[in-house]
Amino acid sequence: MKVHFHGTAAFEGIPSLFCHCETCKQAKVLGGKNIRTRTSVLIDEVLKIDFPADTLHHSIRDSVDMDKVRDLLFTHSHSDHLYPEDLLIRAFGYAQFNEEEELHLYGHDLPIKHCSQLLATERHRFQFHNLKPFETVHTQTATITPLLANHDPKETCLLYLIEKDGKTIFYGHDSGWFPKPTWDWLKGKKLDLAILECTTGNAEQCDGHMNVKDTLKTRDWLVENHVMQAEGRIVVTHFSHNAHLLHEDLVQIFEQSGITVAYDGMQLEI
Ligand SMILES: Nc1ccn([C@@H]2O[C@H](COP(=O)(O)O)[C@@H](O)[C@H]2O)c(=O)n1
Repeated sequence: MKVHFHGTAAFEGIPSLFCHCETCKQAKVLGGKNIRTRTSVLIDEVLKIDFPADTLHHSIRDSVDMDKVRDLLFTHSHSDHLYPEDLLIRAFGYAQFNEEEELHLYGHDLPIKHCSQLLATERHRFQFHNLKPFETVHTQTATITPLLANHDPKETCLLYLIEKDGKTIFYGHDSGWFPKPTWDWLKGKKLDLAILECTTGNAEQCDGHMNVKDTLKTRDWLVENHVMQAEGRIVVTHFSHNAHLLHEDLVQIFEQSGITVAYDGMQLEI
């Protein structure tokens, strides 16, 4: 299975619009893996998680054929994860198509409501699917189970367990320490890859997100509960410029735990 990290930043991106913090200044000078756009991942070119406004940039930067994507999963409705206006680009009259295949959209009530309302007056090729936490769904490309995140009390934010071609991925941002039902549900599972977040770096305060301590504690929990082997593949993503950590700082923090720090454009095979 090919996992392609399109974007690896939190809401503001790095360097962030309007920001003159040292991290943003250094990221501009150093470039490369320090440049981070809003978080999204593409699996095997057909299953995409989240749809930020940076998707056009991702498709140009990495030569992604977005029309190959069959299933689009949303974690929640915040604008750095769902920019529904750009889905209009796939409606009739905007994109030119050779075929009539539908793109299936999956999320809880709010993202699906935003997308369906926006597209209601258009002729389009979308199908909408309302997900319920812990109810497994067979999509066109994978078997997915939405799990509860601890992120925004105003909506039901989701994490995902994704099973495809005999491999299992846990997709785990945006969330602070997971709600108990999610930990309970993960017990007994076997993961080939866990994608975790570390939005706030070394900050102590991290409501709705994880800091370095939480990310490492999550890794330990996964290993202690035999959900992952000690040498199992863990990738960390969704970084904020307000954590004030450049890519190499993050690599130093996580390399002794065997955790890979994602960067924009990174691809891995599991
Ligand atoms: N506990 C937190 C929460 C947020 N931030 C800042 O917000 C940005 C991301 O927020 P989202 O919840 O929209 O993903 C993040 O980049 C931080 O600047 C924070 O610092 N601490």
